[in-house]
Amino acid sequence: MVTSILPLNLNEAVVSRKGKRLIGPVTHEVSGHGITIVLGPNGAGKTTFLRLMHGVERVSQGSVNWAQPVEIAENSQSFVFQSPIMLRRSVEQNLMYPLDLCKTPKPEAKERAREWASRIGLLAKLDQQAPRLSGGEKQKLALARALIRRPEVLFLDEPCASLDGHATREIEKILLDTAASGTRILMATHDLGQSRRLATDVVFMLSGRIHETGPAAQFYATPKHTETKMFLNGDIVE
Ligand SMILES: Nc1ncnc2c1ncn2[C@@H]1O[C@H](COP(=O)(O)OP(=O)(O)OP(=O)(O)O)[C@@H](O)[C@H]1O
Repeated sequence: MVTSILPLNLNEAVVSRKGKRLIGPVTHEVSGHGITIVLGPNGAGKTTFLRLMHGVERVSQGSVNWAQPVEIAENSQSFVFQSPIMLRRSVEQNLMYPLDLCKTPKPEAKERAREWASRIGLLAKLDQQAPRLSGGEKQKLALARALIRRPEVLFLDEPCASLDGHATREIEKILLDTAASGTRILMATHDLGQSRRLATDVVFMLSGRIHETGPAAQFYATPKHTETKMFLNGDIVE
């Protein structure tokens, strides 16, 4: 049986840089299933919060702990950035790269690359150089590359920020299917519509702290705090 890396526990976690507190203190548990949407205005700390959970941002105080040792946790999670980073190689080689790193036999890696290329509508472009794809295609490829090793947890930072409606819909469908198949997703956005379409639960951030959190239906229907209500009404919250 594969042992889960969840829950992830943040206990009074703080991120500071040059004496300035960017995040925290934050106490939060990530467990269960589905999609957590990290919402909040610009500069609220969404990106830093995701990076902290993913382990690329060092905790200055407090702690961030997975249920498994960090070497195991690191190998069971992926991160998709707002601007996808493409290797200057073909679509197929981009997809195979994470599998090569964990020494997956080549025929199996090729097969899985084909499956994912088909799933994201890029089968006909397997041999094309990835940097020459459109923005939406690049983002789908980045997502497929993050998912090809079947991570237990997937982080995404505003993956649809510069995409049109069609590409956004395609990405959202992959995310919903991925969550339904058991991958736990945490995703930052300031797009309320996207949050309503995807969220199982919501973490609303303000000034580097979790201002309000809860199951999506409850969060939207009965927000507790004034700033949350303002944000949901489209007012400017800082
Ligand atoms: N490398 C850094 N050095 C110093 N301050 C930083 C650094 N990165 C981010 N910050 C600051 O930390 C705070 C949180 O930034 P962060 O990018 O996490 O917010 P965000 O909610 O993701 O914003 P946005 O929606 O604009 O991407 C901001 O005040 C930002 O200016």
